[in-house]
Amino acid sequence: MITVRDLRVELGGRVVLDGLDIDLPDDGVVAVMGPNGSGKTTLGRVLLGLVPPTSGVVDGRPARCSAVFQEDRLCEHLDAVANVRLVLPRDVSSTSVVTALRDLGLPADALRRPVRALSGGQRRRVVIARALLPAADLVFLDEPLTGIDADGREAVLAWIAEACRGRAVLLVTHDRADAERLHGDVVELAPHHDRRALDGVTDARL
Ligand SMILES: Nc1ncnc2c1ncn2[C@@H]1O[C@H](COP(=O)(O)OP(=O)(O)OP(=O)(O)O)[C@@H](O)[C@H]1O
Repeated sequence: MITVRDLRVELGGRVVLDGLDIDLPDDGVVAVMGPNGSGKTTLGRVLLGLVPPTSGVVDGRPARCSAVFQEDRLCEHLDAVANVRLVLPRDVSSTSVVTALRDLGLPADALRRPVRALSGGQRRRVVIARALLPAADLVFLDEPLTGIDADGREAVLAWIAEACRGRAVLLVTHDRADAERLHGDVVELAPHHDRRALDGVTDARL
């Protein structure tokens, strides 16, 4: 279990998260919802160890983590299979990567092209495979379905659901149906304008 207690994060002189308590089971999905700017990505970055808490406690964070960020962060000159293989042990075969990408709905002719030549939804499938094929114990999924078309959505969600089994998963989504599909416990973050600016300047003056 990863436990977050009384988490406060200040960034750029503003309070982004304050007094936040969350339990993230080792085998289960917690879906974080809330308006733009409410601190969902920041929470994920704290769990990944990329942002230090200003105060509060994060306990039980595993060493092996992976993520789907809002940005794809792919190696643009490498093809889809090579992008995923980069994060896997050498003895993992390309066949298993190809199978995963095909199951996610990537067309056969997209597997071996540089990812800079793929569409947004095709690239997103590569990003999802890259995050979930490695043996990570904590997975942060920040709006993973962005750009996936309506017809492909269920196949991608089914693949993610299967791949998430046995892991701690923090999902950021604006779609409650996605949270339910992944059996996520929903945590709602309050709107950012509820929070105080650190220097005492009111939000109305900023
Ligand atoms: N590096 C930073 N420096 C200063 N402020 C930051 C930084 N990163 C994020 N913020 C601020 O923290 C707040 C929360 O940002 P965050 O990206 O966590 O929100 P979010 O809930 O994920 O939003 P969205 O739904 O738009 O993705 C925002 O007001 C943002 O401007």
